[in-house]
Amino acid sequence: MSGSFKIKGGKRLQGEITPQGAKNEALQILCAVLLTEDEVRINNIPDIHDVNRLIEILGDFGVKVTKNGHGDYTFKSDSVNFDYIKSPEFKKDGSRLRGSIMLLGPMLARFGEAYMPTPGGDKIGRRRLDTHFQGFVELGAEFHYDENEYLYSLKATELRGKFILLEEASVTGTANIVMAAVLAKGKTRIYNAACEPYLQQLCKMLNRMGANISGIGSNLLTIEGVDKLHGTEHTMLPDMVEIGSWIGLAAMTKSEITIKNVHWNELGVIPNTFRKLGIQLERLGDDIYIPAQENYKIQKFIDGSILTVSDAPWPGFTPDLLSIILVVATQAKGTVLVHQKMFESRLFFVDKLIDMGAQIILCDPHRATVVGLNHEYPLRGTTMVSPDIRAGNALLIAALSAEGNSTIHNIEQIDRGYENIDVRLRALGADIERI
Ligand SMILES: CC(=O)N[C@H]1[C@@H](OP(=O)(O)OP(=O)(O)OC[C@H]2O[C@@H](n3ccc(=O)[nH]c3=O)[C@H](O)[C@@H]2O)O[C@H](CO)[C@@H](O)[C@@H]1O
Ligand SMILES: C=C(OP(=O)(O)O)C(=O)O
Repeated sequence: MSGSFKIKGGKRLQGEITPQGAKNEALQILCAVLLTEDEVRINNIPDIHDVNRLIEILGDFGVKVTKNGHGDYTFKSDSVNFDYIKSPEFKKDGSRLRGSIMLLGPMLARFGEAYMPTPGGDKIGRRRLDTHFQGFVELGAEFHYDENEYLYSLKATELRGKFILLEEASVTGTANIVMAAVLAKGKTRIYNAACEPYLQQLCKMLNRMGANISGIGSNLLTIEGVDKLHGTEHTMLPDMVEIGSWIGLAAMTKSEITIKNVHWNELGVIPNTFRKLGIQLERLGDDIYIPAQENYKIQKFIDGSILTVSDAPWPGFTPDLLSIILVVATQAKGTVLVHQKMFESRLFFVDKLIDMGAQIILCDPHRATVVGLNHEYPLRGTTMVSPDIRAGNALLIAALSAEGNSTIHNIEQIDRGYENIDVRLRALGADIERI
């Protein structure tokens, strides 16, 4: 059962925090272990619900899973058990997270068949999977969707490379098609490919396993198929969504925080997007130092018009940080329009912020205008339910900055993506308790 957090807000925090390994990278990398019968050793795996569920699924599928230490696992997929994949248990397990969908590509490429229930993940609007299946079909797979059972199945005696123009730059869709194409016959080119750091990391790991992928980091990937992949080692990047969240936390609570070992060069526009809200942050080696700031002033565009922060496929701003931008803007000086282009149900949590005293106009499901309070009026503590993983963390940050006590229910939605968040926040001085 999902628990709750009790938070006493209004305290300044101080200290260092080290980001966990990236959740969305981990989900891709873990699926890729199915592509070889050799051992694959993976480091910096975050200890969070979604990732642990995927590791359990791999184990039930027959993959030998060895835990070497915290966040350090070895996987060996030399024999697998399709009875599990066709069982009611997998139907339940696979539908509990979004990332499980990326088992399809490796299963199809290596074993010629693949099955998957409708995956879970955040309820943040329509999350179609067409791009994934169009890609598999283009590579020569037969696709079937059982509408009664909500089950997807794929079969292929042989996958053949070709030019594929993706309908949209889907993150998990691109990962799936790449993992199918690495073992296909001949050359695949994927245009309008997503190129988030998660995908760059996946492609680099696959190349270390013997794949031949070029164009990494761009929206045109070229993959020369190979017969076999071998084992490798891989270390996850720090989670860029956590890093952005801790920048927001520092600003909202007027705290001096250093975020350690952030791999700055992989953060794209994230640091500058927070700077546009007026937040000072400095690069110190590979750390981000955020000084305690009494106020921060939102910039305007050059023509004097109101700043807009919107999401876009990489190298644009990740949609997973827009809820943090929104919450941080509530205490900035000035006005910003937050435009969530990708998902239609990710902004409804603003109701809770409005209850807490924030000045926000929800223009429509995709856009919210925030008029900052400039820290002149603190938010007020309240009771709330975490609607999704990122809105949950945004509400948690709001509660830490607010005057008085807050309770957040349904924190399973936060634990899905943030490792030991209460313990790590307490180490910075936060008054947060898990009940
Ligand atoms: C497990 C995982 O990695 N989840 C991430 C992944 O989800 P996921 O891979 O499911 O998201 P997709 O990239 O497929 O699509 C996101 C949404 O945006 C729409 N869309 C997508 C591409 C595009 O060019 N235009 C467009 O409108 C899609 O229809 C969909 O509604 O990527 C999302 C977008 O960065 C992130 O929010 C999720 O955290
Ligand atoms: C939406 C997210 O997760 P998922 O795709 O797993 O639902 C996220 O990580 O912000």
